[in-house]
Amino acid sequence: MEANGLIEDERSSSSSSAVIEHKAFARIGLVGNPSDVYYGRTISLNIQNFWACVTLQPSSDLLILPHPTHDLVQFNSLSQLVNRLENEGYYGGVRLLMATCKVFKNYCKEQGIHLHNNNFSLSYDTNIPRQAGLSGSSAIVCATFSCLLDFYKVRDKIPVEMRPQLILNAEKELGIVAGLQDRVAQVYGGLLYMDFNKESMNKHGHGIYTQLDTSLLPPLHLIYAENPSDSGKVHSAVRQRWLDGDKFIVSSMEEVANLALEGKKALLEKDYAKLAILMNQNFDLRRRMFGDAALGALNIEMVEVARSVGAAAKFTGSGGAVVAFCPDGPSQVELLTDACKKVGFSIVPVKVVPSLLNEIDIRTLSKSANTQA
Ligand SMILES: Nc1ncnc2c1ncn2[C@@H]1O[C@H](COP(=O)(O)OP(=O)(O)O)[C@@H](O)[C@H]1O
Ligand SMILES: O=C(O)[C@H]1O[C@H](OP(=O)(O)O)[C@H](O)[C@@H](O)[C@@H]1O
Ligand SMILES: [Mg+2]
Repeated sequence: MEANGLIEDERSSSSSSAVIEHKAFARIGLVGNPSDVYYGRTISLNIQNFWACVTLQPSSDLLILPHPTHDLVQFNSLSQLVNRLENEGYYGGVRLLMATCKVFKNYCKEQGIHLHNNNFSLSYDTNIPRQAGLSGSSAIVCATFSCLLDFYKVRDKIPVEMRPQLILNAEKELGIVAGLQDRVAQVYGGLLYMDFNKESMNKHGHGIYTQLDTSLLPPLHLIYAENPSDSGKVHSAVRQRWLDGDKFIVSSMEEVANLALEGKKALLEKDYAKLAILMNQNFDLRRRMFGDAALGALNIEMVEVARSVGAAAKFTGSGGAVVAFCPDGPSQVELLTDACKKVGFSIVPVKVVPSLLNEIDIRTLSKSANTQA
């Protein structure tokens, strides 16, 4: 999978050629996550550094093809099998492809959207570090969803703002606790401010999504480590406390949501000193709510290494990767790079994906759900 020409591939892949291929990119929660799971607000960006790719090929039977490494079922030994399960869990991407097909079919049925009866095979590949809080799971779902939109030629019938919820429903179907920010960033591309206020969510089934100019962003860095963690598991205890009305969780989540509101202002004003403060506050609030055991020692260390050189740092998602910002510029980036290398963390400069919406997608957008800043 080559990084060059990615965006062109993504835009041209909806042609009527027999094989349909779609990419969906990793995302970084910049400020406000995980309040997206709780009627909050977030600012997120879609990044070119990593992506999942799904291929749909017309076929006589409907086939979901397991990935040769991510859905491993053949092992050298019992120890290899156990080692694999202990490090990566039982599941690969097959269940995500299947759940996407189910959610897509049921939604079309509910909406009276006609689907032809031809069959297809689906396969996937991904270079998004596994379960690293970079939305590897929803990238697979999102790319699958895009393939189905084009195979059935219904892109014009499913509004863009509804798609993130459908993509989320595929993971809910599997019992994974997750929020909308990943899917919004992956459907729209670019940099987005998202407001998931209860009124809009209940009334329309989606939030209000504002595409921000990606040039507002300062240079950012992504730090990650081989350390898969199950985002569903990380979230479930806090989610339960929130559902139970736990005052500390409810008010902390509101505080996190407010950081995104302030973050939008800071970005629009290019007030990066403020942005750095907000990113740090975001992580500190997450740490207080989730506790160190749930966050994981290695994940906390990634933030601490970044902070040791004065960079602002927070999780991109539920854990596994960190987004860092060096307010002092290139010399601080150098210090950060050295500090990461010393402890074995990977670090790369963030490359933002521009908006991914094509003309058909844009025509489906409703004014109330989308604004331009
Ligand atoms: N790289 C991957 N390859 C295959 N399946 C994956 C991958 N990453 C995630 N999944 C699937 O998605 C589920 C949820 O992953 P999640 O913990 O949300 O990771 P992420 O932070 O990458 O979104 C996993 O249990 C697994 O079934
Ligand atoms: O905790 C978070 O910030 C996010 O966790 C999940 O993303 P993941 O990439 O799987 O860690 C979740 O889906 C998001 O909605 C949360 O904001
Ligand atoms: Mg996920």
